[in-house]
Formats: sequence, C-alpha cells, structure tokens
Amino acid sequence: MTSIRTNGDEIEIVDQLLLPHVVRWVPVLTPEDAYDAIKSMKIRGAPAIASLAALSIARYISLALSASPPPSWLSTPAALSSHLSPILDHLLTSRPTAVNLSQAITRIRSVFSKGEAQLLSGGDTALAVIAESRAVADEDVGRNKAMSRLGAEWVLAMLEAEGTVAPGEPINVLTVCNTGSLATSGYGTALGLITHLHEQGRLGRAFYTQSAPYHQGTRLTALELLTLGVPSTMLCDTMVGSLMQHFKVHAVAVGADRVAKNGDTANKIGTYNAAVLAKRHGVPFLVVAPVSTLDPKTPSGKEIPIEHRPPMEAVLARGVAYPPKEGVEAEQVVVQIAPPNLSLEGIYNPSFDVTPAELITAIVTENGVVENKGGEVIDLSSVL
Ligand SMILES: CSC[C@@H](O)[C@@H](O)C(=O)COP(=O)(O)O
Repeated sequence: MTSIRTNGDEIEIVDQLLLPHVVRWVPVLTPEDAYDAIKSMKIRGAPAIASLAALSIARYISLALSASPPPSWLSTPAALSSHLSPILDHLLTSRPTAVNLSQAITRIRSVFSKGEAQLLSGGDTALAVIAESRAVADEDVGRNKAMSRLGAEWVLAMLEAEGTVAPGEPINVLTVCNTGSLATSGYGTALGLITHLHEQGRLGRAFYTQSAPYHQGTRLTALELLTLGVPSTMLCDTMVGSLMQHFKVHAVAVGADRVAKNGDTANKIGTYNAAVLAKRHGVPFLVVAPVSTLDPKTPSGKEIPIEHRPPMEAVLARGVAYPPKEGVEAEQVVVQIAPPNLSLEGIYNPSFDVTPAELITAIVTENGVVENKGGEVIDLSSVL
C-alpha cells in the first residue's frame, strides 16, 4: 500500500478522501495539482505531503528541460530560483502545521544557492534540484524502518526492565490518526513501530482511534492494519480513558507534524487527550517521527501554527450506504450530520493539537531515541 506512485516523470496519488471504499488513482501533473491535492487532503500525513510537493517540482523542471527550446528560466541558477520561488512559496501555504513540507522546500532552495556559489549552469542546477526533490520522497521508507525498529526495541527494553512485561511477552499499543504507508512513502512512523512489533511477534494488539472528523483511523489505519493482518481494535476518540481503565495498554505511539525545539509536539487533534490520559494511567507515550519533522527554529508548541480546517468539514462524514446492497458497487456518499441551520461560527475545527513535552516519554527518530529525563523540556540536540 502506498500513497504516491511514480513512473519516470509521471506521478499519481491515491485519493485518500475516497478510501477505503473507492480506490482511485489521480494524476498530479503540475505543482498546482499537488497544492490542490494537499489542501483538499486527497493526500495527507506530514511526510507524504512533503514527498508529493517535492516530486511535483521535480516533474515540473524535468518537463521544462525536455522542451525545445528550453524556457529562459533554465538559463542560470538565479533565473531558476526566481522562477520557482513563487511556486515553492505557494506550495508552502497548502497546509501550515506539518514542517516536513517547509524542510523539503528549504532543501530545494539550498540547491539554487549551491548552483550559484559553484557557478553551475542553469541546466546542471536544474538536474541537481530534480535529484534533491526525488531524494525527499526516496529517503522516507528507509528512515521509517529504522525509527520503527529503534522505537520498538526501546519500548520493549523499557517495559521489560521495569518488569511490566516478561521477556518475549507481546504488548498492546494505542495509536492516533494514520501514520502508516498512506501517510508516508512507505512503512510508516508510529504505525511502522506497531508493524515492526507485529513482524517480531511482539504485538498483542493495536488499538487505534477513529480520529474524527476526517476519520483517518476509521478509514485509513483500519485499511492498513487489515491489509497487514495486524490484530487490532478501533475505538471512538472519546473512549481512550475507558480503554485505559479496562484494558492493558502498554504504550501509546503517535506520529507528529512538527516537534518544537523544546519537544512540544503538534499532531492530529486528539493526541493531547491521549497523552493526558496516558500520564494519568502511567502508560509510556512515544512520538515517532523523522528528523525532518523536528523544528529547532520553533522554540515551543506555542509558536507552532495550527491549521484550522473549514468548519463545515467537522460535521461531514464520508462513507458508503449501509447496509450494503448486494450487487451494487460501493459509491461514496458524503453526509451532513449537524442541523442544517447550525451556523459555521458555531463549529470549532482545529486539525492538530499540541502535546507538551512533559507528557512525552520519548521522541523516536531514525537517528536515535531521545528520552524525557523527567522535565518539561526534551533536548533534541543528540538527534539533530
Ligand atoms: C507519519 S504522519 C504524521 C502526522 O502527519 C499524522 O500523525 C497526522 O497528524 C496527519 O494529519 P493529517 O491531517 O491527516 O495530515
């Protein structure tokens, strides 16, 4: 399962607004198509957003290079930079919370500067930008596997050392939202950790929240875990406290859209609730994210820009008619749940919340695991 597939310069994404009932691949022909797909959440998840934006830039430049004659903006690194700058600026505004997109764009911009400093031709700089853009997407799977293994080993060792589980005993892990293959270029972050535990025979059960109003849990994580054959249980977002009162949850593992310098972490709305409840129940709370999600330029969670989605989206549900009619192909319907005269000002719809570092037990990256030493701040310098 994947969110993006490429063939040379061709890019297609699976429309995640239609999953799991309808699998439709849609072409992404221009950076503007990428912008629309990200903004409308046809593709979502911090690493996948960055990958699509970068791949759309690679395609845009590659097609220009093969034009005859090539456009004048390919003549020098400076011309390339001034032509692409507004396109990159625009992509950056598609979704503001996930920092991976901004990190990818910074990487691309740095190639223009290198081209200028090294007196490269416009054509060579363009090729270097294409290579850097494709690397953003290609690097993702390897680092996801690395962080998933590191996080799984760390949490098992911790639980075994404190005597919560016996050596070899499987553990139950709760997650929020969707952080698997569909949210990344493959394998996933927090869901990757869960997958790794499953592959090692160390997962008892994965619990996952529905993650309303977009239902990334109900629609996407459910699909991924079913496909992988991972034993799992879905719960409504409001049931996390009840779950922890009645079932053994050994750890919570979530992804991140941005981790501030002090360790405060923005992730899907509802993550903070899970963290508060984990603290109350003494359950370790892990953030699993690539280094490209760490943002040392943002001092704390207070400065993380939090996207508010259109109010209407909070009262919509996507699915198929129930019960299914035999012989009738599933077709998605969007239903409106609230009273038709509910004013849009009467709806609060932040897409993310911030979990303070003090509630986080450890931040897991491909470069290592950073433990919270018991304070209000997590020092990320060892993995940056
Ligand atoms: C590996 S994905 C990490 C995060 O991007 C994920 O947890 C999340 O919050 C996704 O939110 P979304 O609004 O679906 O893009």
